[in-house]
Amino acid sequence: MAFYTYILQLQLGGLRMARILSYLKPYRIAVAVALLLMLTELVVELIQPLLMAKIIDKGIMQNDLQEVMKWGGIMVGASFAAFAAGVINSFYAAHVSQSFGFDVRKSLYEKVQSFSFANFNHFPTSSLITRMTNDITQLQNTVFMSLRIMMRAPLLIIGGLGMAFVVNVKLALILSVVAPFLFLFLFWVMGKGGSMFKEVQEKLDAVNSVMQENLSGIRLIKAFVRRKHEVKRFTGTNKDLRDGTIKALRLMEVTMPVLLLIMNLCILGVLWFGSIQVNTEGVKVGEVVAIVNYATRITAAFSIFSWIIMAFSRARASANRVTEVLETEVDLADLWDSRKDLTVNEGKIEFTNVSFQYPGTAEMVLEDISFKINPGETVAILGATGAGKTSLFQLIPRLYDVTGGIVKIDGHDVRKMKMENLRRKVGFVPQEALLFTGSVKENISWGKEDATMVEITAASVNAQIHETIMNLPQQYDTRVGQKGVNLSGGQKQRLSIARALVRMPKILLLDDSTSALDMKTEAKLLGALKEYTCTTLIITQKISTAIEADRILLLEDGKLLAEGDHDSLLKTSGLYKRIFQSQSGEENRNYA
Ligand SMILES: Nc1ncnc2c1ncn2[C@@H]1O[C@H](COP(=O)(O)OP(=O)(O)OP(=O)(O)O)[C@@H](O)[C@H]1O
Repeated sequence: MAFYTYILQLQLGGLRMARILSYLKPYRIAVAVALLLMLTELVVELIQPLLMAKIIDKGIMQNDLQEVMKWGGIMVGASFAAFAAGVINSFYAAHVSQSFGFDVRKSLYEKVQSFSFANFNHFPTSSLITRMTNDITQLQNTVFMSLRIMMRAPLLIIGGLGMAFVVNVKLALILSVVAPFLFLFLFWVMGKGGSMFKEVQEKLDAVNSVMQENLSGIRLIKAFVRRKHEVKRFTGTNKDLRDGTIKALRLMEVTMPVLLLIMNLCILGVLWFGSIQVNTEGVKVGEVVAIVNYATRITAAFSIFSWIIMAFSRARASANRVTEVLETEVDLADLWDSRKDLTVNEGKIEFTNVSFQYPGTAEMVLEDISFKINPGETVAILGATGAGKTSLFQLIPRLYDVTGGIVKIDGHDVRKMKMENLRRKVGFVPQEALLFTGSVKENISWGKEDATMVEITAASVNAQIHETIMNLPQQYDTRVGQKGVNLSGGQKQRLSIARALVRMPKILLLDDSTSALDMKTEAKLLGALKEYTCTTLIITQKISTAIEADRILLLEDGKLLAEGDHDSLLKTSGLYKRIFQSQSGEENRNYA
């Protein structure tokens, strides 16, 4: 097993691969059995020409049928043993490679689940999908192939050379001069192929990325009649992938003919010298036949080896891409002290001189923000688009860490709280209502796994979606299509509010989540929220929503411009007054 992983490591490019190969550890017994069976096949393959030489020299040349039968019988028996070993080996190789793939995929998935938003910025979704599917499949295939034939091919070459020496030293020398050069040539090809296949996988990422954007934006593409443009964009990346793959394969394709040419010249040499030796030095014909047979088998082994090299070049690129994800440090590490199991009990929020910029960007999106929100208070955050409202929200459940200052919940720095404890008590309704494939009930109970039907119904009633659900064909069991395609924007918003309410949060964050609701439904919803003993923050661009809140925070260009209730802001903030006037004017016009 250790030898096997060592060989694989060498092939896959050094110790860095140890991490990926450690996934084979639980299957070491199966790996050992597979290797043993592979060696059985190899031994049979190596003694076949020797047996053939015996049949010729001891049987056919001496006209002794009994000898032919004896050696022929041994040959058939050995072939059956090799056949059985091959079948069982395939079974073990499939079991090990599939289990290995399953484990790596699981680890990768778990790692990605722990990623912060900043980590996601580094790895685009499409690239993560390629890594989790195509790259792991490449590795899986390589493990399978390596258990079936990887060691067989090089061992067959070395063993074949050894056996040739046993048969006839002079003729074997011809083979042994050529073989090392071919080995070196193949390792050179592997080195070159590795970087080419890395590019191929990156091009595959690009194809997946365009396809993903395309499929999720298909309605928009149709509405804007952008089909031709999108087809052109896709064709461009697809062509890149094709050209890159052809370039990489071309290197591999010339490898095989070069190998065959050299080996065939070698066989010609053996035949030529062999015929001279038969005539002058009394070498037996069977010996020459055996050497030619070994040379043919070595040639076949070299051809297989060149294919293996190609697969390894590809797998090496994939292994690097997979380990890159596995070795990524999650930058939102838990700093909590396990002795102090801090959690959210009241829902008091406190920002002190908070500034924030997105990782990897230069611009501050929040600057020196300070405010306090008492438990149970409802606060509206009002501001123009791009003012930093969503960014501010994301700091509360610690989706990002502050750049400066401190965010406290119930008096504790969020960075010192166990992330899970913090997020469990926060109901977050994002700007874009995202639903999952499944029933309405499942989508709501996604917020609380063990939610009872009573809790689900209560959350739906308060989110003003219960009546709508009851009018659906199978009520709570109605299936929601992918991303909620069969629901209206407002229905999706209310379902995601119900999903947040069902967990009875201590802090409720609504990010423009009522934008698609009419004023009457919105007023009812805001009224129902008063039933909950939680601190509620509502991002909105509508004054009518803000008026309902206990307090309003007015944000502009990442700064907290003013704070107070509707009446006081009308007196103290010129901007607030202007927004109010413009919106009430609009509403008057709309409702005139
Ligand atoms: N992931 C991100 N990476 C880098 N910059 C970002 C990211 N998300 C938002 N920004 C930038 O941060 C600034 C504030 O964005 P934010 O989404 O907080 O505004 P907002 O007030 O919620 O706007 P809207 O009302 O349109 O949702 C914007 O200038 C935006 O370009």
